[in-house]
Amino acid sequence: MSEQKQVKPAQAAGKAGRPQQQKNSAAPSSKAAAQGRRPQAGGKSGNKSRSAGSAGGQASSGSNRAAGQAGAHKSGSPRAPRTPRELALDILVSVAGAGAYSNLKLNQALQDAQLSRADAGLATELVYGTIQYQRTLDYWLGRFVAKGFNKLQPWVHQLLRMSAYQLLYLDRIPVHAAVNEAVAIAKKRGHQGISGMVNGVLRSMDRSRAELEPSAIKAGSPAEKLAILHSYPDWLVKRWVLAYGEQTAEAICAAGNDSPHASVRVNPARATRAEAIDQLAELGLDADVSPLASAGITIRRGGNLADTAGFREGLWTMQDESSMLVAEVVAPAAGMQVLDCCAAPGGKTTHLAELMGNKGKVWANDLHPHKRQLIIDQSSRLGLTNVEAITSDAAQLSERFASGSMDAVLLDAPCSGFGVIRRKPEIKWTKTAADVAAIADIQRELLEAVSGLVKPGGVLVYSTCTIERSENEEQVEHFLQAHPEFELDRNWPESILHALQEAGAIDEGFKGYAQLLPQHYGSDGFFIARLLRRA
Ligand SMILES: C[S@@+](CC[C@H](N)C(=O)[O-])C[C@H]1O[C@@H](n2cnc3c(N)ncnc32)[C@H](O)[C@@H]1O
Repeated sequence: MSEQKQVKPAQAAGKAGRPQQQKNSAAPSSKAAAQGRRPQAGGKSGNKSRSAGSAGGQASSGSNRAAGQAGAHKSGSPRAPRTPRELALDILVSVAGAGAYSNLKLNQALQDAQLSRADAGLATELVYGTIQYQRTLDYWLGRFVAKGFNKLQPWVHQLLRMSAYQLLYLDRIPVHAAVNEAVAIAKKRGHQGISGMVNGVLRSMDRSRAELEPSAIKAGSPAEKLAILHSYPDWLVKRWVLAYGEQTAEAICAAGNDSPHASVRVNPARATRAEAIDQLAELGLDADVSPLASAGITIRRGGNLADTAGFREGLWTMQDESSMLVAEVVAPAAGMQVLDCCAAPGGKTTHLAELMGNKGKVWANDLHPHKRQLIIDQSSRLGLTNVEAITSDAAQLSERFASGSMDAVLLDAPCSGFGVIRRKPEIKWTKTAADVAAIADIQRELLEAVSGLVKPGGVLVYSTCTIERSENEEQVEHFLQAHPEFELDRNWPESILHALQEAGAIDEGFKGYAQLLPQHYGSDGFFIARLLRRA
């Protein structure tokens, strides 16, 4: 049987594909393991999509070269890899070695390689799964790699991880296929000794799989055990245990390994949610109303949403459901002057503009000049003429706009991104505690700088896609201490309060800010605070 039949692409297989619960106890016991299936390559795009497609918001920064450059080809000259495993391996080497973004790299490589849909699905699965589970994979592989990983060439290490991922997490891939393909790649790129070692390690791992279970993990603390079991760095899990307690920290870890589902936001000027659902259903997509966002539609089984007439004609925008809450919390009225300080690629800008019925003005600012066009393109696709895209450091916006000139200011701040680990798993391995501290300093500076632009009686919304207290609650509390002219506002849309309560994200102690965790609705981890400038 061909591998394409073993690992079905998301569109065909729905929830099938990735760990249909473990033959093997080494795989994590999370919901992800039970139901996880990564989106088909090219399946979801736009805001922060972890899949490899390109569309609207996320549109390629384009500069990533094809995966053929990564890895060590015997010939020494780059060429397009032929199999999904070769392609995935090249991307893994490139992400680990050169710090490339997995989603951009994969997107570019898949475009270049022209794989079949099934093979593209397999390559996508291998890239995300291997990065996601690399610590757990290394923990078990360490038993069988006698010389340790440091002695291995990077591509051999990645090949072992990628193959171990298939053995331990992808039940639909026969062991012989995973091992034989790995050996073939090792022969092609290395020498007899390497392929023999790869064969030996993988076969030993397969024989010992019954021993690779959570109880066999030796860890010095509960946090370290969680970190090994769910594949995270110790320092991060320790922070989450401290901030949220052990149980919630484990749920965060498990949810971070889940595959995200797709979701779209309906443009009310072009369609009702029911009409959009009907159109998506006609395309064979499993679309349903979002339990979280009033304009949101979830798509559990989907194809390439960017390649639909509804997207091209501005009926919908790909956006995570948590992200959709932010503009709803801003709740701008038609005719207002609204400033979106960190706006690219324009997901929230366009939502604000839609909520304003295309009346008034949304100033959509971003630091990077090349991102301005993304905002313009999205606005134009959606028929929005009330957006003006500008380029500036948000810290300097007070040079452009008069103090107190805005009815509403949104600071969707750059952040550590720990709420979107499902989409960008390399975040786990690349961010450090020092990065969190540094980004918190920037957020503080930006919040300070843009708050003066809010008019008395106006609204300031601060949001991030992270779950770090120092970037979220502590940031807001610190700001309020220094700015008595602002106060938290609990006047949020009723539907959002209800959804947050249902999930346990807020309780009767709700003060005017909320932290949504990825396990609540299977959407991104997001923090939102609504502040009012006293009149
Ligand atoms: C979280 S993303 C914004 C996502 C966007 N709000 C959306 O919904 O599509 C943060 C953005 O902040 C921008 N950025 C980072 N530092 C900035 C600064 N000092 N001033 C303005 N923009 C900045 C980045 O280029 C990035 O596009």
